[in-house]
Amino acid sequence: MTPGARVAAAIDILDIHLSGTPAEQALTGWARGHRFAGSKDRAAIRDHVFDALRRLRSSAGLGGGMTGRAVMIGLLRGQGIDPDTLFTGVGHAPAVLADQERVSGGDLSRAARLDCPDWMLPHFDQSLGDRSDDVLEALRHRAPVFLRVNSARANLDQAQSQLAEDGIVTRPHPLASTALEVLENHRNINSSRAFLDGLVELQDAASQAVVEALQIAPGLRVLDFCAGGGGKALALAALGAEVVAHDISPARMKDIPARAKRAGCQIQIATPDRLGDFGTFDLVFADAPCSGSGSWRRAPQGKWLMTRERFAGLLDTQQTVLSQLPTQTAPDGAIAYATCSLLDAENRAQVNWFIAEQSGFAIDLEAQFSPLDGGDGFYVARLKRM
Ligand SMILES: C[S@@+](CC[C@H](N)C(=O)[O-])C[C@H]1O[C@@H](n2cnc3c(N)ncnc32)[C@H](O)[C@@H]1O
Repeated sequence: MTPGARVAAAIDILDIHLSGTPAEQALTGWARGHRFAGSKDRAAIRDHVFDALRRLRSSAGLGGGMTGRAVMIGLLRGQGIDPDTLFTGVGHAPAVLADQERVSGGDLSRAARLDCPDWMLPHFDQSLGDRSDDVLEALRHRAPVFLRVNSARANLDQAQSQLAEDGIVTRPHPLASTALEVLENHRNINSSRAFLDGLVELQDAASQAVVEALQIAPGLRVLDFCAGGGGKALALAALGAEVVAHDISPARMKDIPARAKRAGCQIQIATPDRLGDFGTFDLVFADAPCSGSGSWRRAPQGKWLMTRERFAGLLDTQQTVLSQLPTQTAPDGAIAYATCSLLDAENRAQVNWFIAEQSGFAIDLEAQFSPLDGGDGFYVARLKRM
């Protein structure tokens, strides 16, 4: 496909997405209907679509409307590319710009320029102060790809060598001692020997740093209360913790047994009705549902789907989760609360709420990571009984 034809495909996919279909589904549907498109075409089209979603508001502003075509025109303008070079009407490229499209766009508000919903901007400003613009700007760019080296299977050097045999070039990243940043050929990871043999897992570097911050001693009994697909549970188990994974939606944990087998570690699964059978834990870890504001580079749709009402609902859920943790915690145990959010309302404010509700707990460790550190935005606080 020509570069112009790829832009035309991205326009079609964006139109399907903007009429209500999730972006991944729109991409898959397009690929099914266009089997002639090679893997390089599909990857390039996917990049256009996700670049546009990260910058949806500014692109619509610069392109003159919230349609796939206007958004792609605006995206190119925002990237300093003249849309006329791709909107040629030749072959499968999009039609030449109309006069009206040439004059569209204009001054953008600060929130539009930073691709932030208006109501969300005060949350960023209050949480990040003078770093707010830089962090929001970082969220407009693609995220690096990170791997976690499974220390139960390999050290960093061994993992790097094995990955290099499949052409995957990496370098260690300072955010976590287990983190490798992928520099080349990240699309080969899932089929690489290192991945299939459990030497590495795809995991953001800040996500790894959160687990590392908890200073897990081998043999520690840990409950991963919001285990989801098990990313943190696997990282905890790799450090020698005895991990029990739990989630309000057990179906979300379905892949954990296979992932644990590949990693060569043991993770027990507790469904909500059986959690009582497992006793109490040295550490109860809750990676709570959140706005995902720290990972909007990877999942940019979340930024535009979030509303004040949904945000308020998430704050309630976080408090529900927090209030369930003490009964699972041993008398001399600790609670760890984490989110992939950059916003105080979901982080320190929730921890303060918990401390006020459940007297007897105090923060003994706290860390906040932002995309300016290299990985996603993440928060973690550990609370101990005083
Ligand atoms: C941020 S995700 C967890 C991601 C996971 N820890 C990982 O590293 O891959 C949050 C999870 O919390 C679960 N959850 C939501 N409300 C819950 C509740 N009240 N109790 C337990 N889990 C809950 C959701 O089903 C979701 O899987």
